Amino acid sequence: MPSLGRLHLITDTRPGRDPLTVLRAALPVARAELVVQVRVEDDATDRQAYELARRVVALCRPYGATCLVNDRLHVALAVDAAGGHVGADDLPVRAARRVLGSAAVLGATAREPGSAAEAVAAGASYLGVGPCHATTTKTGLPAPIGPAGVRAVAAAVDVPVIAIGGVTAASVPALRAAGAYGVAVVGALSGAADPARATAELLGALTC
Ligand SMILES: Cc1ncc(COP(=O)(O)OP(=O)(O)O)c(N)n1
Ligand SMILES: Cc1ncsc1CCOP(=O)(O)O
Ligand SMILES: [Mg+2]
Repeated sequence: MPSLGRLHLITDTRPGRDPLTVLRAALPVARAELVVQVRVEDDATDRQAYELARRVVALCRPYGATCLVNDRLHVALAVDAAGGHVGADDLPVRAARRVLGSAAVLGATAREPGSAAEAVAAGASYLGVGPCHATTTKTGLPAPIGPAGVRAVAAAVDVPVIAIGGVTAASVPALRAAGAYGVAVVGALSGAADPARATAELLGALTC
């Protein structure tokens, strides 16, 4: 299984956003520390997801960065991505593992120790844990769990914990201290005036 990067950039495909421009800025800075998760809106077609994922895989390859696909595992397979990420509304983790195969990277969403351990037992190779802090990027989320919630999950599993939800460079040290291996962000990069600089700041906070 490929080693996992610490900085996960989730594509922002909301209207008016330009995920590939953000990615082109982040890649030369983060290189193999970057994991790009292709996440499209629920009403996007499979063809749209496929075209975006195909471009992301091609952009990542020269830098040794990893591409994962959110939810749509058939798209992950079709573009030869390194793996995928599933949550409560997606394929169960064990089924996702069967689809992707034993060598793939498979992330699962968890917010408390019990379901986290179950996801790992079912085949998750990392966990996306959160929301850690308030976010406006996704609606309908439960209350933030904060660094203490991350700590509880990290103590219960032996796979990398990727903290997600309202993460900024300023919040990274507390999440790392709580046991997070890395972080996943949308707004911290997509909304940055200078995404290359924001990438460097996040990486600096992750690796110090
Ligand atoms: C790294 C990471 N963690 C959590 C999620 C959320 O996945 P999910 O709960 O399936 O919600 P959607 O992203 O599909 O709306 C994630 N995508 N990545
Ligand atoms: C997809 C997802 N799942 C939990 S929070 C979130 C969005 C995170 O976006 P941001 O980094 O802008 O808070
Ligand atoms: Mg999902």
